[in-house]
Formats: sequence, C-alpha cells, structure tokens
Amino acid sequence: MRWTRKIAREVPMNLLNVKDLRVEFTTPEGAVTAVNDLNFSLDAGETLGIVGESGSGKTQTVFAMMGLLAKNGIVSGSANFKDQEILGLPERALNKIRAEKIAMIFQDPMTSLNPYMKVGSQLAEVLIKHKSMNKREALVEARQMLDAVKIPEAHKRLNMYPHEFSGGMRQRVMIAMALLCRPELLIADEPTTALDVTVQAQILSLLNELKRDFNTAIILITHDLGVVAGACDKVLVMYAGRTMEYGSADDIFYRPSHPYSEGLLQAIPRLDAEEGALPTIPGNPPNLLNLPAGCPFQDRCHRVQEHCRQEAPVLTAFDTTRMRACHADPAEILEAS
Ligand SMILES: Nc1ncnc2c1ncn2[C@@H]1O[C@H](COP(=O)(O)OP(=O)(O)OP(=O)(O)O)[C@@H](O)[C@H]1O
Repeated sequence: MRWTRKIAREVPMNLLNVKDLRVEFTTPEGAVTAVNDLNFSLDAGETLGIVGESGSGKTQTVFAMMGLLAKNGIVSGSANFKDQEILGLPERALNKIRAEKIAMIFQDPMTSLNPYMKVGSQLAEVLIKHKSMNKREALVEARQMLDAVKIPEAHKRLNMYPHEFSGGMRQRVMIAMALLCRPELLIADEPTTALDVTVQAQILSLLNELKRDFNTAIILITHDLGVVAGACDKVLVMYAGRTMEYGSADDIFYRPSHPYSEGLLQAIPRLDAEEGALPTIPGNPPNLLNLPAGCPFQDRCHRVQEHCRQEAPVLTAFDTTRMRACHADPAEILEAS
C-alpha cells in the first residue's frame, strides 16, 4: 500500500500531449502556416515556457488548442488533454473545458475584466455560474482567492472597480479569477509584458507559488527568455511557427544548443551589463507567406552554413533532455555559452 502511494507521488501524471499541431490561415495573398507541426507535452503541476519573437506562433498555438482561432484558421494534429482530444470539440464542450479545466490570462487584464462591475461581483459570478454557489458563499471564496494572490485588504477590494487597481493588482485579480474553478492548466499569454520589472518579478513569483499550492500546470508564453529562467521547468523555443529547441529550462537558459536561443539569451537585460543599447538579433523574422528554402532562421543566423539554405533542419533529439532543429555543431554552441 505504502509502495503504491510512493509510486503515485513519484510518477508525474501526464496532462497534455500535443502532436503535429498545425495552424494554417487562408489569406487573399495565400496560405500562412502560423504553427508548423508542433509537438510538446506537459505533466500535472509542470510549467512550460513557449518563447519566441512577435509573430512566431505562440498565441496561435494555444488559441488552436482552446478553439479560439480566427475564422480563416484551419487546425490539424492532436491536443490530448487528460485522455480527451480537445481539437475540434463542439463549442459547448470547449466552453466547459475553458471555464473549469483550462484557464487563460492575457497581457491586458482589462480585456477580460468588466470595467463597470465591482471586482467581487465579477469573481463571485464565476463561482455562481460554474460551481453552483450562492452569492454569499461565492463572495467568501472570492475573498479567499484574493488573499491567495496576495491582494492586501481583500475584503475592501471586493467592493472596488477594476480601474481602482494598479496594473499589477489587476493582473493578480485576473489570476485569482482564472484559479477560482481550480483549473488543472493555466495558460498565461505574456502576463507580465505590460508591467514594470519589479511587478513582473512579483507576478512570476506568485505564479510559482500558486503552481505549488494548487498543483496547476502552466503554459507561460513570452518573448523574453529571461522570464522563463526561474519560472519554467521546460521551454519550447519557436521561430516562424516551428520548434527551434525544446528541452529543460536549465539546459536552454544555461546551455543553449540553437543559435536562435543564443540570440534570445543575449537580448536579456543583465544587471552587470555596461550601459548602452541591448543587443538584439539583427534582422526581422521572415514573411510567413514567403519562407526561404531551408532553415527559416538562416538570414539572421551567425552560424549559417551553405547547407542551411538548402535543407530545413529536422527536429532531432540532441541529448536525453532536449531536441533541436539546427545544422550547426551543438558542441560549438555549447562551448560559446
Ligand atoms: N487571422 C489570421 N490571418 C492570417 N494570419 C494570421 C491570423 N492570425 C494570426 N496570423 C499570423 O500568425 C502568425 C503567428 O501569430 P501569433 O499571434 O501566434 O504570434 P505570437 O508569437 O503570439 O506573437 P505576439 O507575441 O506578437 O503575440 C503571425 O505571423 C500572424 O500574423
């Protein structure tokens, strides 16, 4: 009996399996493949960072899973959440999953909060609708959740409107709202981008704490590789809709094996850096309507070889904990890090 319990604790429960996820948009100029055969998985209580510059396909990846693609989007592949295929589920079933099992928070909390309704009523409404609570019970639970996300004087805040909160506090309210139904997965799309650095750090540390307390798995979407360092267990680096590197956060942060990850790392502001412009990766991401033959990163890659312009590298296991899509010698990149 004791042995069974021990095993149950040690073997993490697989929560989400995404296989060959592909998103194509039909546009007057032609088809745009925004997400190109993506594969990743997530265990209960684990945090995955999806990192890449603007337009790399991060948001469309999760939109596809959640049934939120624009009308001109076509999705294929598979997203298996707790042994249920969620791609292509009817709206009703998706609504239930979105309300109770997989919650989402975005960069701008005001897009999800009603400016004309007190915060307490908005939180309570979720519980009345999805947990069949009465208003009194719901307000008690709402206050407890505001406490959990460390909003001071939560009892007073219940009676305030969203505009009376600071940006960081509003993001905490959104996190509280997202966690009310105890989702098993929280998708946070650039949750700290609009906040200043100190508040950003507080929100990330809050997410870490909540993950531990509620055992919620998190997909954290960001363009800033620095954000994932302390917050994520594993990282998927995306470029032009494709996986460039996928592995443990420690590996990618401390020992990147892809030139694109190297570039993202160099673009992280460092406290010990001399003053001056932050290095960015020269050039711009390619036009998805007109991708070059070979590797999509070739024109911006400082390790480009002739081969890269002819043949797209295939995503291949590189060591036991990661995969990479690159023709360059990983040993050279590791040596430089
Ligand atoms: N409805 C649409 N029709 C055509 N192309 C679209 C549509 N929606 C998104 N795209 C394209 O899909 C690509 C990926 O977009 P996505 O929103 O996933 O990027 P992202 O990595 O999340 O970037 P950001 O950080 O700027 O949000 C972009 O090139 C975008 O222009």
